[in-house]
Amino acid sequence: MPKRGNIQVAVRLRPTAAFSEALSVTDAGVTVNLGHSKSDSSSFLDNQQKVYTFNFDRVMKDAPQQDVYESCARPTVESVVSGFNGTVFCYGQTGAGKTYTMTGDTSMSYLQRGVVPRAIIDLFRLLNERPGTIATVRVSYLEIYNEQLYDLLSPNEMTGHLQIQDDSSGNTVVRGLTMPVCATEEECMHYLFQGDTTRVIAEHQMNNASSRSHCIFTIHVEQRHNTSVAEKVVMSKLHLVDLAGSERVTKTKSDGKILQEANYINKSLTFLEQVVVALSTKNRDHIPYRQSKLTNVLRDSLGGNSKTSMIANIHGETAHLDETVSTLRFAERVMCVNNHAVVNESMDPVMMVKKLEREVRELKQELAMHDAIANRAGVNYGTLSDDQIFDIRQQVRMYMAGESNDIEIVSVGQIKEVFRQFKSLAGTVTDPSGTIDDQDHAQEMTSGAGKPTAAASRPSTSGVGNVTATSGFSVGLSAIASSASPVKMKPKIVPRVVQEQNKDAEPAPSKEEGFERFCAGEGAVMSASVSENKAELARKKADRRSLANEVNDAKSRIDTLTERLAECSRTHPAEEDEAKGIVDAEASQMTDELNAAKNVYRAAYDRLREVTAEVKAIQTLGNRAKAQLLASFEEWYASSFPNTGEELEDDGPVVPEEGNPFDEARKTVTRNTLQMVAKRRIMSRKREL
Ligand SMILES: Nc1ncnc2c1ncn2[C@@H]1O[C@H](COP(=O)(O)OP(=O)(O)OP(=O)(O)O)[C@@H](O)[C@H]1O
Repeated sequence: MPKRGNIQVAVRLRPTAAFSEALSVTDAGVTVNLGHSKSDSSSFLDNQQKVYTFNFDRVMKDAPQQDVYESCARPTVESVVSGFNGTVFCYGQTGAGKTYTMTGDTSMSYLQRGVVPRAIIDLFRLLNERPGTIATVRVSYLEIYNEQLYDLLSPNEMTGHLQIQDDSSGNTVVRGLTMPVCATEEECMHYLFQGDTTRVIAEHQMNNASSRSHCIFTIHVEQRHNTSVAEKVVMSKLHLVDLAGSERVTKTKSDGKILQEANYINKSLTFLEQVVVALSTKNRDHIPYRQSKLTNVLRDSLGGNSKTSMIANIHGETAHLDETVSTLRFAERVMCVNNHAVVNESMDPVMMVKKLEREVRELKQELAMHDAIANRAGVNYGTLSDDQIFDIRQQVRMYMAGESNDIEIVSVGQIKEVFRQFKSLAGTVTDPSGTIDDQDHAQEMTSGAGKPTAAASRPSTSGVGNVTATSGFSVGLSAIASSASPVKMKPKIVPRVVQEQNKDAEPAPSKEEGFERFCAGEGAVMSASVSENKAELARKKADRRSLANEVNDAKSRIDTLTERLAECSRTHPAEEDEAKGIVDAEASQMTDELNAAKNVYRAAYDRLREVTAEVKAIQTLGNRAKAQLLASFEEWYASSFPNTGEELEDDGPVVPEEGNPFDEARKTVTRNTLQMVAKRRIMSRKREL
């Protein structure tokens, strides 16, 4: 006999007044002995072997229902509550007491209830005793009759066309099986009784209430912590299986439909035996689960992820001794099967997404706070908009053309885009030195005024976006300097006061004069950018006009040709032409022209849409560049000529009341710019007067 597995096997003897003398239970209720008796005429014993001995985990003779549940099913129910899958199944010949064991006979007394109702009550009690856990219980009731799957809880007429499938985790599932949620044990009982009444019962010679099908009542349990954010979910299921009788066809004296049923039952039980034999045979790599619906559905229960317990029901009467031997042999085989049960814990994808979204939100808030502290405004850490990409492209272009020494960098996304733009522009713009080295540019970009610093040129172990212990959030090569100074590298406006510290103080120019001076000097790059933007906008607007004309021309051509074609078909009906075999060359040419006009229209229209979007983007950027130029000028003017009478009235720093400090900073810049523009207008009006 192969090594002992871990499926629990118990034998239950059906009570009888005519107990065979050949059958005895010994050894503290774990051994069944079968030997010769003078009165036995049974064929099961050969002359070679006098006594058969079978050892099990438990042998129950005259055991009350409560004891059977406690010893054979309760530990499995407890495992299911702990997150394991569990199976309790009854096997044995017809009339040996399988249904009595699983369902019970409550028509006589409540004490006669079987494993299933007791398991339901126990399961709900145990789940309710778990504080901090929310459990959802669903039930399903599947019947396998003549190798067809039937849904005993389906509100529709049973069709028998359910299919077995493997889900994404490799578990076997029955697609389309009804699985109602049960909030209480009463609801669960209700579904059990509903399924029982639907079950196929056929007249049978041996047992006129014999079940001619395999029935699997499954309780599916889903448990999670009772916090709304718990993403961990434990899913387990308890299969409670009442198999059809394992008697031989010959003995039942069946014919017709009953014979066909018996054949199916025998076949599926033979396959079950084959699976059990394969599982208990050493080094057997193929287990023939797919041979029958029963073994396929129960693949987890035998040799899989389940804590399984089997009750072998036997008759104690002499007439049934041969069937009893075959049941006991099968039960002994099952004892050698090894299952591999694990707690079925997984991550709820919906909850995971919610958790990650929450983390992203919090990190964004954190970044906004860092930006506010570092006095950076308007940084977008999300996906770059078309405007932003266009802006970066312009900056890279200016940098590569030598018109600017710096590129404004405020986020990792922007750095990536800068490199992308370098790559894309590398083929179109000729660098004065002839080559473009991304690494050099990266160093310049991250080092401030266009020259690599020692820190930036040092090899860095921290990558883009890494969080380091010493410097916090690192952005590529600038990691070492990043915590002290923000990565944003605006062209530096060095106040004239500082530049010319040792010179005599010069009288403050008017704002207009100052502005011109600023645009010619420190603000030259920004001013050039504004002018270039203006020129680019004019070019794009011209393109847009010409494309609009192209679209309109194509449209009128399409209209004319369509009208002419309609006219042509009115004057030469198609049937007539066909009948005469005349090919209308003119119509054919018009059709070609119409198609060509449509192609022109589509291409021009698509291009027009693109150019319109570009115009919009350039306008937005232009406005932004202007605002930036004015704000920088204001900053320069205030620091270069601190005692000027033209100082703009400042009503003090804006103290953010609530909300995003980031937005408040942006508002301050915008307000100062608007004030300056207003003041300039008033002054020019004064001069006119
Ligand atoms: N341990 C028992 N105590 C009292 N009555 C029992 C016991 N076992 C079985 N019976 C009775 O024996 C009869 C047949 O039992 P049961 O229907 O459970 O057999 P079965 O194995 O399910 O048969 P089938 O495979 O044909 O469905 C029933 O009337 C049942 O009440």
